[in-house]
Amino acid sequence: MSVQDLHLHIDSVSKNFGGVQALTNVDLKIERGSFVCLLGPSGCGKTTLLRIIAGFENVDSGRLMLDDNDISMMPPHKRGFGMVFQSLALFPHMSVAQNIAYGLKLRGVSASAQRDRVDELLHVIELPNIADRPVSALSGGQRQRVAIARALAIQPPLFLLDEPLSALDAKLRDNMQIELRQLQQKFGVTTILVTHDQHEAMMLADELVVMKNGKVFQSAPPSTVYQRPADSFVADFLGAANIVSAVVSSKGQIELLDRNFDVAVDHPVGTNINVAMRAEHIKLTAEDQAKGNPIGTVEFIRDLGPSTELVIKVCDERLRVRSDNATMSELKLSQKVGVVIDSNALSIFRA
Ligand SMILES: Nc1ncnc2c1ncn2[C@@H]1O[C@H](COP(=O)(O)OP(=O)(O)OP(=O)(O)O)[C@@H](O)[C@H]1O
Repeated sequence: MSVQDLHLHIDSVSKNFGGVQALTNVDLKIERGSFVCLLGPSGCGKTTLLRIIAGFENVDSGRLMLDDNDISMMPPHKRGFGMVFQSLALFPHMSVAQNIAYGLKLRGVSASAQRDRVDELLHVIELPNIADRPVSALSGGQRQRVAIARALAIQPPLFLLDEPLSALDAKLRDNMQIELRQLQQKFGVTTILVTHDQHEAMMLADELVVMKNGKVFQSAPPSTVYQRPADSFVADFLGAANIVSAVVSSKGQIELLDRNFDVAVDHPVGTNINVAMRAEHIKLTAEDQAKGNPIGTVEFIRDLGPSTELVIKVCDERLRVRSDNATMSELKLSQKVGVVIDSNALSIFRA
């Protein structure tokens, strides 16, 4: 990333709350105009990091650089970032237009300029005719869009969102993810969103930041995090990965499920390793067509409509397998199958 593209540098930030280490040396470089998702299990420090960026918490050590300015000690209102939280916090007694114009009014923007900006934003969020409606009369999705418009009315340098979609039902949430991404691209605003929903993070992010215990475990585009997870925690957290123990059996080979696989591996012969493999990277064959691949037993089958999810027991390991192959749904419990593993799609970590 060039110096001009670097928008926010979270520079070795640590935070402790009375003995609880919420963040340890978090270092992230956020590119201008990008959509960054902070993802991780409950208590990993996502909200603390977002609150530090917003200015609601101070850092214990490290600093925040916005372009060339150290904003670590700047109060939240001076940072002027746009924010949307789960509660949305729209003013229920005000109209849509009054809600959107709120930040502009506080900044002394003239009434006519406020009206123009509100009209412009209502067009962008594709709700041009609701300016005079009370927010209490809007649907969940409409409120969401109004909250986004309100946050972006002041043209903030950063747009911060904390689980903004988690109160919505599943279908509306899916739609809003697409809308949120499209709106962010229209505005071109650097955006940081906190979520514990890996699907949501994969849908939205240019850059996915996976956190655990106050530390960043991996920061990369979603496809990289999915295909090349930095360790077994990331592999497991992001989608249904099977983590199986194995050993480096010879140079360029690992012993996995009692078979040898050719894999590029740097660790010395004899090293115990963990191998992560995605459910969709395992194929099943009839037992008599296994061609030297491991044989397993079908323990669980669930037809999910477009795909089938199975659990196959192989050498004391239980592997989750997912396939859109229609014949998978014809398999029966306790049936023996050949288990074909795509060795190019394996991720390997020292145990
Ligand atoms: N004000 C506070 N005082 C004391 N401890 C806090 C405070 N805020 C956060 N913590 C602790 O810091 C850790 C990180 O919390 P944080 O809310 O940032 O996690 P999170 O990843 O956002 O979790 P969740 O997804 O559950 O919201 C937790 O152990 C939490 O209990």
